[in-house]
Order: sequence, then structure tokens, then C-alpha cells
Amino acid sequence: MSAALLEVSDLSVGYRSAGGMQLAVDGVSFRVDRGGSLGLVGESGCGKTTIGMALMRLLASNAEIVSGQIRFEGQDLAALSDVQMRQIRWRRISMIFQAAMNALNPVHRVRDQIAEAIVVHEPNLSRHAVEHRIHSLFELVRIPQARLQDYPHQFSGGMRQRVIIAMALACNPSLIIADEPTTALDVIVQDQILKAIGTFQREMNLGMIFISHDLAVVADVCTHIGVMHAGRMVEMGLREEVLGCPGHPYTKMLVGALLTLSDAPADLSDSARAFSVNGPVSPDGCPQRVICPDATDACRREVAEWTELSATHRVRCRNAGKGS
Ligand SMILES: Nc1ncnc2c1ncn2[C@@H]1O[C@H](COP(=O)(O)OP(=O)(O)OP(=O)(O)O)[C@@H](O)[C@H]1O
Repeated sequence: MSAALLEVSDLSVGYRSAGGMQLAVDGVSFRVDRGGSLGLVGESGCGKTTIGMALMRLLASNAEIVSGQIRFEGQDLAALSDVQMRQIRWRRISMIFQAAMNALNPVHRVRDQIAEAIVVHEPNLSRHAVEHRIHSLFELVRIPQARLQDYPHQFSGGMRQRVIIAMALACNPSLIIADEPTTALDVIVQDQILKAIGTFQREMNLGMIFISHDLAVVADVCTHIGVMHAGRMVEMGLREEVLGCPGHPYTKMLVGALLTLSDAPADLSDSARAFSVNGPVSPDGCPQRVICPDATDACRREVAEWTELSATHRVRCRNAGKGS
């Protein structure tokens, strides 16, 4: 197997508070290859954004990488100095934040904001090269060149989000982290942006981590899916494996909701709520232990180790692969 673009091993991240350190991410491992796309899916509070921020080394001041390794292009990011990390952040790894379109500066033309994003990180680039890069980026995110001189308020929400995507791609990164990039948009624009993201990811052969609470969205753009629950990764596999043969009860609920959504079953919200045992990492046992019909004493004591369902599909559940 060739070297991964990104390899995260046993990553744990905690937040300090008056009550002590509370883990938000517990022992998470995954890899992303050049040109590969991994969707991280799970409910609000399960630790997805914390992982993204840890990869960017932009964690809140009360947060700490408690353990684990983040190997990116052969370097351990967790061990780099701030100066070394500044050479990587935005240039080699870039991130699109939730509702970032509102972060554009209203008094500057979009062209100038993209130019600044390029020049800050690549000050030696000629004016001609910067201009060329801006034009290629606009082409990539499908914004007409004629709009370059416009101000953000002259753009629709979807177009502003495209500008943000262009800025995230400004320095030709090899890995992009997209954190709920379409959540603030209506469904039609969301679909257009997802298509644009899929296109540039393939055209630029980028590695991508796509964070969302919505399995349908993740399944739309990613070849691999990692399901997170209460700070832990509970299932990881190819999209077809996770959707077609989910092994963890939480994934089964997500997939079930996806498949039956069009039928709008009366009990959907109840079953979803029943499995919504999320939030920070619980110190003992599987978070599903109270509601899982197959929970054993061992599940009540501690979270299961990984079970391999295939070379590419693994699940953290004692009952995985035993039939449902
Ligand atoms: N600065 C902070 N201080 C203390 N706890 C925090 C801080 N930021 C996040 N947390 C906690 O860490 C856990 C994980 O949060 P995180 O934002 O990573 O989850 P998420 O899955 O990305 O959710 P969302 O989709 O709502 O952003 C949550 O319990 C959250 O309350």
C-alpha cells in the first residue's frame, strides 16, 4: 500500500474546564490518500470539528492533543513548531469552515480578497502569476470572470460560498477539510456546491475530509465514510460498504433513516432520538449500551475493539457480522 497523504493514529483531544479535562475525541484513527475523500459523519457534538481543528493546529486555547499522531506528507503535525506549522496551514492543508461565506470582508472586492489569500502565503509570486491563479480558481468554482470586481454583497449565498472555496484552494493545497460547507445554503444551491466540490477534488487530485452530520451529503461526495459517535470512530469503510452493510447500531440507524426518509415513517424521529446518545466521551461502556437490544455485560463495561468486516470495512461493535 502506498504512503497515505494523511494518517491519523489514535488521536485523542480534550478540553480543559473547571471540572478537569474532558475528552472530545478518543482514540480516532483514519487515513486519507492523495485524491481520496473521507466523510466524517455523526451528530452535533461528537467531535468532528475538533478533529478538523486539530489537523489544522487551530484548536481552542483550552484544548489539547492528549495523545496520538497526525502524519501528513511524512511529517508529524502534532510535533511541529508553530513556525513550521505556518508553512503547512492554508498552503498544504486548507479548511472551509461552517457558514464561512459570512466571513468575507464586505468592503473589499472578492478579487482582492482572493489575491490577498495568495500573496500572504506566496509573497514571491509575480503579479502575472497571481492574476492567472485567480482566473483559474474562478473557473474551477464556476464563477464568471466578469464578477471578479464585485463586492461580496453583490453575490448570492451560494456564490459567496464558492468564493470561500476558491480562497481555500488559493495556495494549491494537497488536503482540504470541508466542515459542513453547505449547511447554511438552500437545498438546490447545496447540491450545486457539492457538485463543485466533487469536481475540484477530482480535478486537483486533492485529499479531502468532508465533515457533516448528514449521511446523505457525505455519501454524495466521498468514497470512504467514517461514522463518529460520542467522540469515537465506530465504523469506517468504503461508501458502498457502510451504506450497503452497516455494522454498528448507530450506523444502521443513520442508514435506515436515509433509506426510509422518503416514506416519512411516523416513528423515524423516535428511533433517531433513541439512538441519539451522543456528546462527549463517556468513560465507561459503549454509549449504545442502554438502548441496544443486543448489548452484553461486556458492552456495559467497555467499548468494543474493532472487528474487521473486510479489508476496508471495520466496526467497533461486538455484534458486528453476527447478522441483525
Ligand atoms: N472550546 C471548547 N471548550 C470546551 N468544550 C468544547 C469546546 N469546543 C467544543 N467542545 C466540546 O467538544 C465536543 C465536540 O465538539 P465538536 O464541535 O468537535 O463536535 P461536532 O461533531 O463538530 O459538532 P458540530 O457539528 O455541532 O460542530 C462537544 O461536547 C463540545 O461541547
